[in-house]
Parts: sequence; C-alpha cells; structure tokens
Amino acid sequence: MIEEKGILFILSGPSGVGKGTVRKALFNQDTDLKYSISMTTREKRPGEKEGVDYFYKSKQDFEQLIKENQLLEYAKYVNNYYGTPREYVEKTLESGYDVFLEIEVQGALQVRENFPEGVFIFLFPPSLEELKNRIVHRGTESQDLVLNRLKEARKEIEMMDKYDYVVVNDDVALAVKKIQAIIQSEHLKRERIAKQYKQLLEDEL
Ligand SMILES: Nc1nc2c(ncn2[C@@H]2O[C@H](COP(=O)(O)OP(=O)(O)O)[C@@H](O)[C@H]2O)c(=O)[nH]1
Ligand SMILES: Nc1ncnc2c1ncn2[C@@H]1O[C@H](COP(=O)(O)OP(=O)(O)O)[C@@H](O)[C@H]1O
Repeated sequence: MIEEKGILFILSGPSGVGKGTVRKALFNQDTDLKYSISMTTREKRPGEKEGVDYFYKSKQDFEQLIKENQLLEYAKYVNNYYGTPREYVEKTLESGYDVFLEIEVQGALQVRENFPEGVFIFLFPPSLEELKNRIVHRGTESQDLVLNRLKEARKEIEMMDKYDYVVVNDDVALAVKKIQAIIQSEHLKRERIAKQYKQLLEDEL
C-alpha cells in the first residue's frame, strides 16, 4: 500500500517581498495546512507572541539545537539565526498533514537537499523598487538594516530558478489564490501518480 504522507510546501523569497503577509492571509482562510513555527534568536517585535510567530531562543540555546541535529534547516540572516524544528515537520507529514514553511532562501535550499519531493514556491516582487518601498514602509528596520536586507534580496532573487513555482506578489489576495491553486494541483498530481502506481501493481498480479 502507498503511504499517505502529507506534502511539504515551502514559501520563500527575498525579505520584504511579503512572505509573512501572504502566509498569514493564506492561513486566515480555511485550510488544512499546518504551519511550522520557526525558532529564532532575533528579538520579539511589538505584537509578536512566543509560540505563535516564533519560538524565541538565546544564541546559546539555538546553537545547542543545531548540535543536537534538531533543526531541519537553519540560516544566519542579518546577524540572527532562524531555523525549522525537524521533529514537528517530520511527524506532521508522517501523520498525513501538509506542512507549510515560510523561510528565507538559504534555508529553502537546504530543505531541497533533504526533501527533494517538497514543493518550492518563490514569491517575487513586482519590481526591485517596490521591494525597497515595502522594506522601508514596514518600518521595523533601521536604515542600515534596510540596506543589508536589500543587498540580501538581490542575491536571493538569483536563486529563483531553483524553485518549482514563481508567484508574483503584486496583490496579496491574488498571490494567495495562486498558492492555493498550486497546492490543489500538487494534490491532484500525486493522486494521479498513486492511481497509476496502483494500476501498475494490479496489472502485474
Ligand atoms: N531559513 C529560515 N528562515 C526563516 C525561518 N523563519 C523565518 N525565516 C525567514 O527569516 C527572514 C527574516 O524574518 P523576520 O525577522 O521575521 O522578518 P520578516 O519576515 O522579513 O518580517 C524572513 O525571510 C523569514 O522568511 C526559518 O525557520 N528558517
Ligand atoms: N501585495 C502587496 N502589496 C503591497 N504591500 C505589500 C504586499 N505584500 C506585502 N506588503 C507589505 O510589504 C511589507 C513587507 O511584507 P512582509 O510580509 O513583512 O515581507 P517578508 O515576510 O517577505 O519579509 C509589509 O509592510 C507588508 O504590509
């Protein structure tokens, strides 16, 4: 029998493109997806909550998690660590649920190595100018950090061709619809493959 494992979806793309905004809009709608909450060493922003937005860790605790191989992937991003808890993702997929990660590009490439069957979605800005506007207007960063994030963004955009899908985030609701269509079509694809496989086994008997 074919195991009914969940599908791992990875939403990535440059900082400021709208990953968090699009992910939240997606989860505000009715969905069976399970969001994997990341670990980070960055400071909690006003309004954020432990265990909802992130699990906030000290640098020392985070490095211990790395040593114990408890992270599926991790990256140092603008002087802070960010990482995905391995056990949550593996167990949730095993129990048949789809898991959704929203992570930056270096981490997504590491996930690619461990989960080549994952579905990798790159969120693309309408333009670099608009990306800069979004980082500036979000207002969570100092001028220096804005420049750092823009520098990162240029490098990250070069990684786009390693992804399965590219979604332009010009309008949040539209980007959400496109991601939902990708999720649906990946399920149909896998169902079709499972059916063909079953047929193949029956034909051989
Ligand atoms: N590699 C990796 N990146 C993450 C993870 N969680 C969040 N990120 C990314 O880290 C970057 C910075 O996140 P954050 O400080 O929350 O700022 P913002 O998402 O740009 O508002 C974003 O690109 C996130 O998508 C994770 O578990 N692993
Ligand atoms: N489609 C969009 N149109 C206009 N502004 C957007 C759109 N998506 C996101 N934003 C804005 O851009 C800024 C960065 O979004 P955010 O979700 O924090 O990006 P990321 O998680 O990729 O770093 C926020 O101020 C957000 O409100």
